[in-house]
Amino acid sequence: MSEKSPPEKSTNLPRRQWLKAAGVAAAAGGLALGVRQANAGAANTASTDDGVLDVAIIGAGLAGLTAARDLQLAGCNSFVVLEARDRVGGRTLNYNIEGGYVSEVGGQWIGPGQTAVADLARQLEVGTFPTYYDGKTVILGGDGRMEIDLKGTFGTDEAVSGKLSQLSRDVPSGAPWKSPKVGELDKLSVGDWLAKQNIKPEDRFGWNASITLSGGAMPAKMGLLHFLSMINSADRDYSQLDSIKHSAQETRFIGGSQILSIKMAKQLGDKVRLSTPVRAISGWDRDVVTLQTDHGEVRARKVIMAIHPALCQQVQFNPPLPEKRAALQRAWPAHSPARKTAMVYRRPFWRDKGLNGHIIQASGPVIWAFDNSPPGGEIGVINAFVVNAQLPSEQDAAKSILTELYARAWGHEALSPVAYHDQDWSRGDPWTITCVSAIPPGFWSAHGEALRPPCGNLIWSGTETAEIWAGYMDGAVRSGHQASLQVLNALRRA
Ligand SMILES: Cc1cc2nc3c(=O)[nH]c(=O)nc-3n(C[C@H](O)[C@H](O)[C@H](O)COP(=O)(O)OP(=O)(O)OC[C@H]3O[C@@H](n4cnc5c(N)ncnc54)[C@H](O)[C@@H]3O)c2cc1C
Repeated sequence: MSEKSPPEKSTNLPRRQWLKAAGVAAAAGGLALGVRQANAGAANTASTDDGVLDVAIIGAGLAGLTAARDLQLAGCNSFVVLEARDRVGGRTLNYNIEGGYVSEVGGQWIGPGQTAVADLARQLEVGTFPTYYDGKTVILGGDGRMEIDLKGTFGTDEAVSGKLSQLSRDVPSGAPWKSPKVGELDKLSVGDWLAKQNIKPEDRFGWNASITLSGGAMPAKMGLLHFLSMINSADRDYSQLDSIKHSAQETRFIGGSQILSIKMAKQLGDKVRLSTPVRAISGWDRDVVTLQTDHGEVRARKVIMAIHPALCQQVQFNPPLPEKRAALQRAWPAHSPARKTAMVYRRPFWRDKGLNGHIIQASGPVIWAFDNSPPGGEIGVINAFVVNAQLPSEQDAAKSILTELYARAWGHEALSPVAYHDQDWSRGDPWTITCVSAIPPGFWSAHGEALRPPCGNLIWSGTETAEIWAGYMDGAVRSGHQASLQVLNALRRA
């Protein structure tokens, strides 16, 4: 990785040669496998005889880096990754703890069906381990405290979740707006729908926690059609979305999820330019697109936009984007992102008491606290998703409120943490506008068709564009593969 912008290379090596080879691999449907063979016979560097790169990728999150890695594996070397931040990984971020341990304060879990990110991890030789959930969860409500063995679930009612799973069959994950029931389903929020399910008042907070964690917003703000498309991704089974066991929160990465991006960036070397936000894009409808960055201009034939749709709004386009695409970007919810905390203890002492380190709080700052210790439990780490408005932003005050709450749950040992990290994604920098997109009712009906079609030489990528597991790390990786294929095919035809 470099922070400076090296001049674009100008060579006369046979670009056509790798394009042809890569096209064969892409057509065979197995880019990651096929390109290794392509690479062997193809030239290592593509032609940029006019100072114009073949591809510029915006964003060094999982999507952008996966796309870049695929291009490199395909033998295409005429590309650059432009990243606004001074680090890679985007919405994945490791908090480094003394002793070489990490705890993730962004995206962290994967689960069944998330094969793209799992494959990537295998290729990068990143190991995985199971999320810890053995023992009882503590439920806190008012002054009350209860211990319950949820057996790796959130305890949501099986009859109601079964109905959601059933309804999701009619809502294609990658194109919810194509559901035959779009008119009926996209009118409602998940909250509207739940209100008709006779859920007991004492069970409502469990549903609120489950949906807020999976979808990024309270049920009242989440479109039913969108939520059903998420369940459709999870093999049309709500329990594969919201639980730990056999579900999307089942597995963690050794070394933390950001390690995937760090490893990819290392392989890409100085093709990744940090601290280089793209501010403006002009000529996207012409053969050569010009990108204005804080470190000068970059020109490229194709541009992969591997950033959140709402962040595309911060880029100035000349000419303006077609109205349908512009409207999608304007309307995309860009609410305050999540806040995730990590409290570090010498040991996971709660495990000795038969507790799993999980807390669900009925009303209060903690939505869900969970054991995020390293694989061997050498130290104890409790991470928590918290309600920003209910926890002071001042870190010492926040830490003190949380330790007292943890002491209520697990005893006085909780009052003596050795470290604390507080990651409020709405502060620090403007590059995370939302964590997972909570799409409101009506959005997909109005804007869905504008999600993926390229605009001129701009190819839309990033997890939000994935056909399955959109919003997840897996979706990001899938969207990166998809974008690199689109680019390789387009360049081949050019
Ligand atoms: C708190 C939290 C918890 C989550 N939990 C999970 C989880 O457990 N499991 C899971 O699968 N997913 C989870 N997610 C979601 C997951 O992290 C994301 O889906 C995934 O990382 C998105 O990858 P991406 O590459 O599409 O986008 P990003 O990671 O957002 O990457 C986009 C990159 O583009 C950069 N950028 C933006 N604008 C510009 C610009 N103009 N110029 C240059 N660069 C720009 C950004 O800085 C960023 O690095 C969570 C996210 C958060 C924040």
